[in-house]
Amino acid sequence: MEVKNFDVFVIGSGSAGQTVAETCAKNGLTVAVADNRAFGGTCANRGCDPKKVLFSATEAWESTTNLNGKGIAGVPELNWGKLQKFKRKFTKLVPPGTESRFNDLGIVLYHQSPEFIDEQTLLVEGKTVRANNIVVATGLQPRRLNFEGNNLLKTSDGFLKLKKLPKSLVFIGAGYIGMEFAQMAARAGSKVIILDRGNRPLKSFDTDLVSHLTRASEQLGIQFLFNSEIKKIKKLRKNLKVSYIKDGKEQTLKSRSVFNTAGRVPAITDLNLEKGAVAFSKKGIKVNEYLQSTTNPNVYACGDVSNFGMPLTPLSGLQGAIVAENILQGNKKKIRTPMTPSAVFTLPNLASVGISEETAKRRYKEVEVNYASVPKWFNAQRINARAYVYKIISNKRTKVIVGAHLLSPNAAETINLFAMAIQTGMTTDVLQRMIFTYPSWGNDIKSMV
Ligand SMILES: Cc1cc2nc3c(=O)[nH]c(=O)nc-3n(C[C@H](O)[C@H](O)[C@H](O)COP(=O)(O)OP(=O)(O)OC[C@H]3O[C@@H](n4cnc5c(N)ncnc54)[C@H](O)[C@@H]3O)c2cc1C
Ligand SMILES: NC(=O)c1ccc[n+]([C@@H]2O[C@H](COP(=O)([O-])OP(=O)(O)OC[C@H]3O[C@@H](n4cnc5c(N)ncnc54)[C@H](O)[C@@H]3O)[C@@H](O)[C@H]2O)c1
Repeated sequence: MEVKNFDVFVIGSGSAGQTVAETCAKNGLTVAVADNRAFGGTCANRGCDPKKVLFSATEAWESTTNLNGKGIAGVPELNWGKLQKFKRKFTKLVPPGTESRFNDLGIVLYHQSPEFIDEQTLLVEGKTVRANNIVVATGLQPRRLNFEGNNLLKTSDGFLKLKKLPKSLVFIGAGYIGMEFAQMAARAGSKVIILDRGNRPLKSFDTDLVSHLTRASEQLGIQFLFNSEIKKIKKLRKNLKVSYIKDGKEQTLKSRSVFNTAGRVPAITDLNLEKGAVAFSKKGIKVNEYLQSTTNPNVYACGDVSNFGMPLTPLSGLQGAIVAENILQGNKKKIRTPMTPSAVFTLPNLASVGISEETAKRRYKEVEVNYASVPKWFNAQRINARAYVYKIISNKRTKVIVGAHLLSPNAAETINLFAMAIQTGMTTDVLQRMIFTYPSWGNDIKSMV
């Protein structure tokens, strides 16, 4: 059988895979990319970008609703159908745009999952393909939940495509996706319940700020069921009947749709990694600091599917760039992750960078924690926002800022200023002497330190 040879074979066409493929092709290597779904990856097709388009409308709804009677007359109506149409304007361009960029660079495309047949060989679309470097960049997929009726569950893909918003929805999992989608659905008029097996949402974020966000979400009408374990789902005529265990007792609720937002796991099931001698764990493909497989030097892994770092788009792009450089120059570039801010696109936004209060107290002798709820500050008052909270952490001896945690309508943007401050080792004194525009959210950060 004919065997095709490539310098680089990339599996997955998201931020990580694209970066590797394009950089290697531009530098003269022969490259192929395989994806078993629409080209362009999660973020652009069914993640961050379409989510942010839907979010923008709910954000506009929130601003105008908050100013109802204060210069704005009436509460606007969110038209979900039209909003979805607007979102498709963005998403429909992604697969053809990605494929055409790849074609222009002479990259060969495959539209199926390859599987390893040995350490350097793959089987894809019935063909045998050998590559000097195989790059796994397949991202994450929803965690499978095992209970009776789990086939009735929808995932984030389904939510982002909903033509009509159901009257009632349940989200299983109060993480990033559950919280963001629940708020959007509630603002668009649905009755929303979030069920989580833990005792609070968003476990990687500051407990104090999360309790303010939980309260704000409850004021929006969202009901939380914590310490709850789902048991089964049954289809009724119009609704789904959800049975769950809370406080040791079985309870039930009815809802039109139930979404699995209980976390995402490495997308590696179809790859036959064992045949390729590629080691992996629950966290993803095991890589060294060059992002090379710890067990097969022909293989690199980057982006969400590697066991390195947080699953966020900017980090996937960064990892893709490092893999490309290591393929082109021989392993020279070690992964060093810069200060990484993260934001949950709820309203108010929850955003964080640097270390938590608990970590700071373990790491430094004396810690300054500036924690306050300031809905009376001008920026919150002028848009009639109810919640504005911050917690800024610095080393008391050196005054260097080490952590920033914000809950505000603009926190996803403001946190970037703190990312710069922490990355460059800025002290609270230096930050206070900066001049920022006024009246702006950015200027408020001087008062936080
Ligand atoms: C709903 C949602 C919202 C998000 N919002 C944000 C946000 O606001 N900000 C942020 O930073 N991050 C966000 N993320 C995370 C972000 O989307 C990911 O971190 C990012 O897409 C990872 O890029 P990647 O290239 O590693 O993987 P992906 O973009 O997931 O790309 C992997 C590609 O591999 C393909 N693939 C998978 N298995 C196979 C296989 N067996 N064979 C061939 N191809 C395969 C997939 O089809 C996909 O195209 C969000 C994620 C979701 C799900
Ligand atoms: N704004 C953003 O940057 C953004 C947005 C969406 C997703 N993401 C990325 O995608 C990743 C996945 O997000 P996610 O929201 O799917 O996961 P997550 O890990 O943030 O949250 C999962 C939640 O589900 C709960 N859970 C797990 N199993 C459960 C069960 N059986 N029953 C009830 N609850 C259960 C967990 O306790 C947790 O609260 C995130 O870690 C993040 O990196 C980022």
